[in-house]
Amino acid sequence: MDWYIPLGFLSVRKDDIIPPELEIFLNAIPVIDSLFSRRCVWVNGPVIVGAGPSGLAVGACLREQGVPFVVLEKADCIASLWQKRTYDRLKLHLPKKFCQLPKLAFPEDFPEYPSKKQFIDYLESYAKHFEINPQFNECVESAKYDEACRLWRVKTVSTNGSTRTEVEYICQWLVVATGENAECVKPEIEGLEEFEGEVVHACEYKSGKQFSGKRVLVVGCGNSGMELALDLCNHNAKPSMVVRSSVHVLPREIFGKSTFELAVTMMKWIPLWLVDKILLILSWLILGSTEKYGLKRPSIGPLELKNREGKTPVLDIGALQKIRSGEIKVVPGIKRFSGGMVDLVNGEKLEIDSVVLATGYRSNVPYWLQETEFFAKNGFPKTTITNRWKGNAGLYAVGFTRKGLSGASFDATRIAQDIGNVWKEDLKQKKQKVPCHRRCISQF
Ligand SMILES: Cc1cc2nc3c(=O)[nH]c(=O)nc-3n(C[C@H](O)[C@H](O)[C@H](O)COP(=O)(O)OP(=O)(O)OC[C@H]3O[C@@H](n4cnc5c(N)ncnc54)[C@H](O)[C@@H]3O)c2cc1C
Ligand SMILES: NC(=O)C1=CN([C@@H]2O[C@H](COP(=O)(O)OP(=O)(O)OC[C@H]3O[C@@H](n4cnc5c(N)ncnc54)[C@H](OP(=O)(O)O)[C@@H]3O)[C@@H](O)[C@H]2O)C=CC1
Ligand SMILES: O=C(O)C(=O)Cc1c[nH]c2ccccc12
Repeated sequence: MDWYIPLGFLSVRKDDIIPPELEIFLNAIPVIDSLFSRRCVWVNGPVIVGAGPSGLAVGACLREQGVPFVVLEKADCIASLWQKRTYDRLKLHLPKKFCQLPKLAFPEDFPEYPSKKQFIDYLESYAKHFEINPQFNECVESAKYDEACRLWRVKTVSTNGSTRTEVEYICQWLVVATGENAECVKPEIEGLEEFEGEVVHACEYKSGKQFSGKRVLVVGCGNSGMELALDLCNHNAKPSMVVRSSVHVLPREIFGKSTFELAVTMMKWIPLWLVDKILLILSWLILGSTEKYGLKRPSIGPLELKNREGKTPVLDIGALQKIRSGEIKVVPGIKRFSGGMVDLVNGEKLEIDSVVLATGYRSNVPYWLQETEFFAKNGFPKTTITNRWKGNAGLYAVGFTRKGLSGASFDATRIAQDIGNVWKEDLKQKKQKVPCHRRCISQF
């Protein structure tokens, strides 16, 4: 039922003093709401949507600023991408110093590339340390800025067995932390629906164990496709990997130093195009030509491509060796699936048992955020905006600059500072005012 109290005309703001006659009406809201099982909750501080690394990082930085907040998370745990939608053998592929969140470093005994379990343990202790207690199982279904009362109205749905509860949160600031990987991309390919074998997306893949002895078509050759093909090999499956266009494969390390770190260091001194040239020369010296194995390189360099299109270069952790040895077969684009076969664009036909779609992810922001000035149609902040962490009217985005966890940490620090400044200014003014009336609606 889409029914709600039209708060708009009331113009209720965080620090407004509510006249007694209005308070009578407002106090009736929970009663009316309970009839329709919708609660209305005033949040003193920002609402953060998503309890992944980005949402937690903002929470931690806000804690330091003394700003209260509410985190809404649709899953039943923090970092659901890492806990529920990644494979067992996953490790961070950038060195740990680029992946830790603000204000709390990784434990000293962590290896250079922490495992998924170590990363999750760190995030759990991070949430505990900063006393971040998200509202779990609450999916944000819509968020809209109410011009009349100059507040955000965030509607969530939570289901507990057969009980469905709707809540509306009202707040001054909205922090979008739902991530670049919120939805799996499952392309429509002719015949795939009728394919007889198992079809899973990378986000459902846990281990190659269940594919042992099987011929598996891995669709996509990003970091997921490469690492899953390697995992399949390690479990005695027979993977073929679809490379429909091009890919930059870089060694994870160059002369024992992280390639990523080397790139970051070089970028401080020389232009991006030159860093790209150097990376490609060094990669060629270490890996040799990748083109002869069917891995054509894009015409633009790896970092420029990441910046322009968000396409992450592959940081090789062993798949290339398996490609060289023929254990991973590289195949071109798919024409169609038919029965237990796949027809490729070069006319070749392959018999396969299973398909793993390593075809990437997308943002889910367009499905729930009713806003078009800051966010583009693809669910990322518009690239024309200078500070891609700050929109209008108290809207913020964290973790959408395609710079991985270090980008999220950067955004989180800026966002908390920005909100903290307004918060402190408000507090100062409040101290000069008469005390507030009791809040009209449930308050966090
Ligand atoms: C397999 C994989 C490996 C990666 N490895 C690295 C790496 O090594 N280094 C690196 O820097 N980056 C890496 N990344 C990039 C990745 O983006 C970050 O690691 C990180 O998870 C991003 O954090 P986030 O909080 O922005 O998004 P997420 O981790 O996706 O968290 C978003 C949260 O929002 C919740 N949510 C979504 N929609 C709603 C809604 N409507 N209502 C309520 N809650 C919602 C989700 O359930 C989720 O818990 C990797 C990505 C993938 C897919
Ligand atoms: N160890 C780690 O830390 C890991 C990190 N990651 C990160 O997660 C993010 C997502 O990576 P990933 O899941 O690989 O997604 P990507 O978006 O990087 O790659 C998707 C791949 O799927 C291909 N593809 C998409 N649609 C089709 C289609 N219809 N037919 C054939 N091929 C198709 C794309 O080809 P095309 O280029 O032609 O569009 C591309 O090769 C990245 O940022 C990555 O770095 C992922 C795994 C491990
Ligand atoms: O792992 C990812 O998806 C990242 O986004 C991390 C990242 C940010 N910039 C990069 C450049 C090269 C390789 C990985 C990354």
